[in-house]
Amino acid sequence: MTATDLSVDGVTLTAGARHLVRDVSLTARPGETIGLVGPNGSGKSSLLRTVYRVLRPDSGAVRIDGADAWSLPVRQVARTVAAVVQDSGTDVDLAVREVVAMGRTPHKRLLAGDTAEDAELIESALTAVDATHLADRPFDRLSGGERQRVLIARALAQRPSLLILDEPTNHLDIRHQLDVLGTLRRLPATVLLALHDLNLAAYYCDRLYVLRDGGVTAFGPPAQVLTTQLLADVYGVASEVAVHPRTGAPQVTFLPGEPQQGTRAKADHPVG
Ligand SMILES: Nc1ncnc2c1ncn2[C@@H]1O[C@H](COP(=O)(O)OP(=O)(O)OP(=O)(O)O)[C@@H](O)[C@H]1O
Repeated sequence: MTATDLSVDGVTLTAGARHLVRDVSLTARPGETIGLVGPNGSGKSSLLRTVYRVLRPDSGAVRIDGADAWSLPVRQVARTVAAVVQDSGTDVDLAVREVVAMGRTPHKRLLAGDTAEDAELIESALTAVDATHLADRPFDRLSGGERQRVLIARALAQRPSLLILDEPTNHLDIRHQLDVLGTLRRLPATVLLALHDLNLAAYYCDRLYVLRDGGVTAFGPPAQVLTTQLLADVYGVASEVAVHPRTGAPQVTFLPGEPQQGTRAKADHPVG
């Protein structure tokens, strides 16, 4: 598994008169884990869709190792990029192991069977998400969190060099949230993921991009980006941010009530 250099250059995406993504630029260097955070409707999923080639940007470019992602052959993209998106593939009539095996498809010739290497990658992907005990169960009868883990296993089995995940910890209990994010962090691949939990984002991501109204309002290492001021401004919440003495990562404590006056300035926070 190698890692991709991803660059999103001035991407704008519209639906009718509506701007879903506004002039967003973002970079993910090989092996980095990059978090997209921001309120509901701020454009995280829409931006991810332009990267894994579901929605073509109206302007700007998505580059994978310098090449325009939208001009690359479909098969090449399928081998390079894996995506775990929200509520995907929920009505397939397959056993869990077969769903995970689908991750190997882009690497195989038409109708070729699984090789010993495929079988090994499938088993290790199942192990990575604690789903070996589910392997023979019908996928469509799993719980929400079990399904989410299996879809992550399918993406891992693909051995992508760029992994895109939209809220991968959705439905997962805290043990599995920590395990999955730890696994993603250790992958040699470049990882771009949308996350709502700012403390998990702070701990597991190398850098964060904060979206608001479709645009990037701040980006940089979590310790620079996650400030009381930014959280008041972007989310309208009161908070305290401290460096955790054991992890060294910023830790946000949300406080009841409105942010204090003066902490809801409208300024952007491009820390870079
Ligand atoms: N196809 C579409 N047509 C029109 N508007 C859309 C379309 N898809 C998304 N939107 C709108 O674009 C905005 C951005 O949506 P998006 O799903 O990208 O946000 P998000 O940051 O992922 O939100 P969430 O945190 O709720 O998952 C929202 O206001 C949404 O209603």
